[in-house]
Amino acid sequence: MAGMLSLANGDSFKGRWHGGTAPAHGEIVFFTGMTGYEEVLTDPSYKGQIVVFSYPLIGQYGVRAAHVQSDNIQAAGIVVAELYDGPVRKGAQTLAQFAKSADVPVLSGIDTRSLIQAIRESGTMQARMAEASTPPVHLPPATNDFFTGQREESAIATYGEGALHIGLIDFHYKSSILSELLKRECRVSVIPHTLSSEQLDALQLDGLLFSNGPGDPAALAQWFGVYRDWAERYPSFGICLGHQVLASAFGAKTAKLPFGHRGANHPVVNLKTRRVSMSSQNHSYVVEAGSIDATPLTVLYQNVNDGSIEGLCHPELPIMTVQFHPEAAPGPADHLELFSHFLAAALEKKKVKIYA
Ligand SMILES: NC(=O)CC[C@H](N)C(=O)O
Repeated sequence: MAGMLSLANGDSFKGRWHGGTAPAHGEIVFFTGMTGYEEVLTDPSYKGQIVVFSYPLIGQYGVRAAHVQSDNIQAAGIVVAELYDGPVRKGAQTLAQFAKSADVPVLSGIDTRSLIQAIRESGTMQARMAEASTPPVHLPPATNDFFTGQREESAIATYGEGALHIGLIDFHYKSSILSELLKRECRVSVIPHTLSSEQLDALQLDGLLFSNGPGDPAALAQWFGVYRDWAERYPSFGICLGHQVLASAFGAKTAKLPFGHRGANHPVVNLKTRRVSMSSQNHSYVVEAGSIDATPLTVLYQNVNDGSIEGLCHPELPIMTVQFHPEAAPGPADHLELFSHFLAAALEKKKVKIYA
């Protein structure tokens, strides 16, 4: 069956429609890693986005439960050049089966190189995927605010039995962040981001990890004062949205990149050690460099390609944030050690400078 991808800039691409009972609308973004589609599609930070994979063949190794980052596909739609639909390893589903069970449409046969060039030129924009026979519609603006609507207060779930009790502040966290903490023998409580300070303090936590998450960090502005207070009182680590939120809580500003960073080989440099390492990334927003001077924070990591801020630390308090994903999933494991640095700070439980 023929399918069509229509972009807000007027471009359209014809391909093969693999199901999905309804058209998908969303912001179109591209991911440049050669592997990792299982992790990408289930990463809640991709909520509502149409994801284009630059690697030309996707689905080769199926989908295994061990790799998924949440309980479902979070992306609104999947665009590939070629969808592998042959046999996969025992215990795995094919990507087509996985997408079908989540009712997420897949479009294949797309010239993803031209499509990605169009996104690079026009920036991330609204897009629609539909069966070719579906009449075109005006593309409504998609939401970038996943937090200010009605949100039910979820219960605090606790995992693991270790001596260190870490609060994972949940902005729609990736499961690999939780598993990195559990591997290091922590007890982890997943905390609704709307929790009151009294409830948080009652948990007697040793540290806070501010999670990744979808959309615009500015949607959380009403909580910034609360998060600053928490970060000043607990050893804190922020990842991606958590980094943006903590930076904002200390007075920094965020801006949207034209087409974001999404891939598994983004080089970052640690400005203290001058060490360059490869990072896994998935974000549209960045902390504006010019806004750091107004905060007590200092820049620890910088993106080698475009100079954007990749990480911050506090000169006196045990607070560290990274724009990239130290848990990888997918991508290089160069930054796993940052979890140990954070836990060392939580162990110390002293407000001392620990991030060298
Ligand atoms: N992975 C994330 O946490 C993404 C953060 C934010 N939603 C952005 O796009 O910049």
